[in-house]
Formats: sequence, structure tokens, C-alpha cells
Amino acid sequence: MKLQFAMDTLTTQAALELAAAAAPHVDILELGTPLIKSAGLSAVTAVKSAHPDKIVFADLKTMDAGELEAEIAFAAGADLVSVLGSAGDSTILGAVKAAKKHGKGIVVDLIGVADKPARAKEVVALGVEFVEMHAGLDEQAEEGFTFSTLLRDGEASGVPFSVAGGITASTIAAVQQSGARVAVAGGAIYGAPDVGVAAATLRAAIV
Ligand SMILES: O=C([C@H](O)CO)[C@H](O)[C@H](O)COP(=O)(O)O
Repeated sequence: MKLQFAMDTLTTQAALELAAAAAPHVDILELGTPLIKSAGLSAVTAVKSAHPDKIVFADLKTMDAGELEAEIAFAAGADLVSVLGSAGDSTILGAVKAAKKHGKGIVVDLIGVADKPARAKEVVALGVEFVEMHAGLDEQAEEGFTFSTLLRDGEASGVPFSVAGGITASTIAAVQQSGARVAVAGGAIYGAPDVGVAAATLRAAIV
């Protein structure tokens, strides 16, 4: 299972500092949606330039103009781009077209999708790399949120999937046991007193 670090910060400089600390321990460096909205795609270019050996994920959460938005992110240096599963198939197909042109990949984020397993099957048939079983920051704070639902949906989907939604050192083993290809951790790393130690601890929990 790969480890993805979601850098939900707001400046390119902060992202470069987070990436430098965590890079030895993670496989994928994600530029979070707030970062891209705040700093722009130049942040993608900066992170990829600093870490050419890492998979760089631009968490665009594209909802429309799939080919155009994916194109500009790949041109900026991204290796993976996210499109929302609640977007139309034409948006996802457009992003996949851009990905194929660049030899890169699309990840479909199932945040907010009611029947995640069903949509997962649909979008993998459209040519995406994998889907993300995802509970966003606001959903995590809602009463009644249960992390285990993400794992259950991933297992039920029968397609390649990642999991994102408040993953910590105490839950990452269950993510691996669910069959996830990628575990995504944001706050558990960037919110820790020592980013490198936090990333290394999560890595050590992956067997
Ligand atoms: O995608 C995310 C969220 O929508 C904010 O952009 C986070 O990167 C994702 O949830 C992983 O972060 P944590 O939940 O803090 O692990």
C-alpha cells in the first residue's frame, strides 16, 4: 500500500517545507485543494521540481471542464489529478483524455457520493486510475461520521481504491487490511509536532 501525504496548507513555501520533511517516508505528495486554490498551479510545478522522484497529486476536485482542468494541471507537472465522482461522465472522460495525452492518471474522488461502490464501478470503466473513498474535513466533523464506512465501501467496490478521511497511525492498519492501494493522510502529518516523525510512523505501520 502506498502512503499519500495531503498537504492542506495555503502557500507554496509551506508546501515545500512540508514536502521536504515528509518526502523520505511517503510515496505521493498531494497538493490539497485549498493549496491549489490559494497558490495556484505554480505550487504543483514547485513541488514536482523539488521532488521529481515522487508522484505528485493535484487535488483539483474538478467538477466541470474536465479535459481543460486536467490538461493545465498535467502541464504544470502533476502526475495524478482528482475529478469528483459527482461530476458527469463527460467531465471524467475529458480528464481521462488529457491524462492519456500526458501518460498520467485521473483519480475520482467519491466525496459526497451516496452510493460510493456503485459510482466507483462506473467511473473505473471510464478509464480512471483508481477511486478515492473520501470523507472530507467537514464530513469528519459531523455527528455520526464513521470512518469504517469508507473501508466497507472500498471493499464492496471491487475496484482499485484509496482511502482519505482523517487517517491516523491507529487506523492505517485497517486501511491496509481493507485492500486499499493508497492511504491518504493529511492532518495526521501536517498537524503533528514533527512532520517527518509523523510520516515515518505512518509508514512503519504499513506492513
Ligand atoms: O481532500 C481533503 C479535504 O477535502 C481538504 O482538501 C484532504 O486532503 C483529505 O481529507 C486528507 O486529509 P485528512 O482528512 O486531514 O487526513
